[in-house]
Amino acid sequence: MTDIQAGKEAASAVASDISTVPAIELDGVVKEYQAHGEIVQAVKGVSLSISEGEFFSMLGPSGCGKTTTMRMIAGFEDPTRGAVRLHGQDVTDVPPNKRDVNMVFQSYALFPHMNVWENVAFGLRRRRVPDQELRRRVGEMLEIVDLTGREKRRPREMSGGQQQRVALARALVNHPRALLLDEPLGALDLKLRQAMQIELKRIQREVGITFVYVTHDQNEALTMSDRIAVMNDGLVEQLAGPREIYERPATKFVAGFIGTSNLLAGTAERVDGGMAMVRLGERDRVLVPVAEGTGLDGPVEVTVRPEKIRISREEPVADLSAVRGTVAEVAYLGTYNSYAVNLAGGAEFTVFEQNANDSSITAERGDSVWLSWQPHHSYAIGS
Ligand SMILES: Nc1ncnc2c1ncn2[C@@H]1O[C@H](COP(=O)(O)OP(=O)(O)OP(=O)(O)O)[C@@H](O)[C@H]1O
Repeated sequence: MTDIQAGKEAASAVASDISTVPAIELDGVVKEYQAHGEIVQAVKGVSLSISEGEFFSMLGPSGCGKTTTMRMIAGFEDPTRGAVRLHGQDVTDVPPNKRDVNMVFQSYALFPHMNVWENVAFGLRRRRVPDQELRRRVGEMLEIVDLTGREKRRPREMSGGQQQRVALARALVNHPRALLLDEPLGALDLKLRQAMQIELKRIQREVGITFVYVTHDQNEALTMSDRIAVMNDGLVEQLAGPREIYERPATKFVAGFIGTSNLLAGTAERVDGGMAMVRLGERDRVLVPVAEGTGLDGPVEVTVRPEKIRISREEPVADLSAVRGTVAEVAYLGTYNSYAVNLAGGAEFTVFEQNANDSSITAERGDSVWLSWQPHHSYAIGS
């Protein structure tokens, strides 16, 4: 049995024993900085808990507090208020090198004068791990990151993606209980980044270690994560799985930040059995699901994703939600057509139409059209 397998078995034995103890917990964490005599609140009160073996992402725009939150987990920053717990133990005052976590940065930070093998072996050597064990662990880790045969290369002789794999191997070879990754793919071009996203997910599954991943790239977070915390202005706006974040955004910010979203202002007239009747302007009324327990009344925003909408010249069947508009722009994008449609009430909607069979365009610029969707493909957010 390899160390990794043994580690995984031990972890799952532990998990079944104390499965209720999360790998990482943040409890009302606040971080304030003094800058030019002013207090900046980078993190305004974050509470969350990450399970053992989870791929957890923190996603949000620049300056929302992701990195600061991550650095408090690692111990590089002290929270102004609140507590950090790792595997049930309060580590708020424990220095970074005494926490069982490792961090991987965008800049790799490899030693340029050492070859791949030496870079990966560095931490184990420093801890005086016996030679035989060191060789086995480094070899095993290079195999996992798919770099076997490249042991003798120097970092400058490798591509960005390969260097990032070395950085990963170097962090993972220490068998930390959690790995913190701060925009680790930020320096790579799009194609390589996409390939590495799939690789990273595979590696995480293989080693079974908790990954906490910071990114401002929504596709990256959606592709890899078990759960995502969407952050805005120092707070978590929504914490859920990728599908829920995309299909059921909890706030207007999340709806706008993840993917392309259409927002339509309306008034909820009644809520019944999880569905709201929402009045849009003078004429239209649509049925919209609402989150359980939210008593929406008054102003709401209805959100529908562009790929869920059907564009047609004829009035759609009665049980669909439908609005009328005028086509402002049409773009042919190969796999799909994209329409910008101005609605009667003033909103602008984006509609994606898959080019599944032929590439015919349903409507041209200036055409009057109907946009329709299944009620369960829309969602009401309080505004
Ligand atoms: N050492 C510091 N002193 C003063 N202000 C800081 C410090 N570090 C961060 N901040 C501020 O705290 C806020 C959050 O920063 P943070 O780096 O956590 O954001 P982020 O979401 O990781 O952004 P990015 O994606 O750009 O790295 C920002 O407004 C930033 O300017």
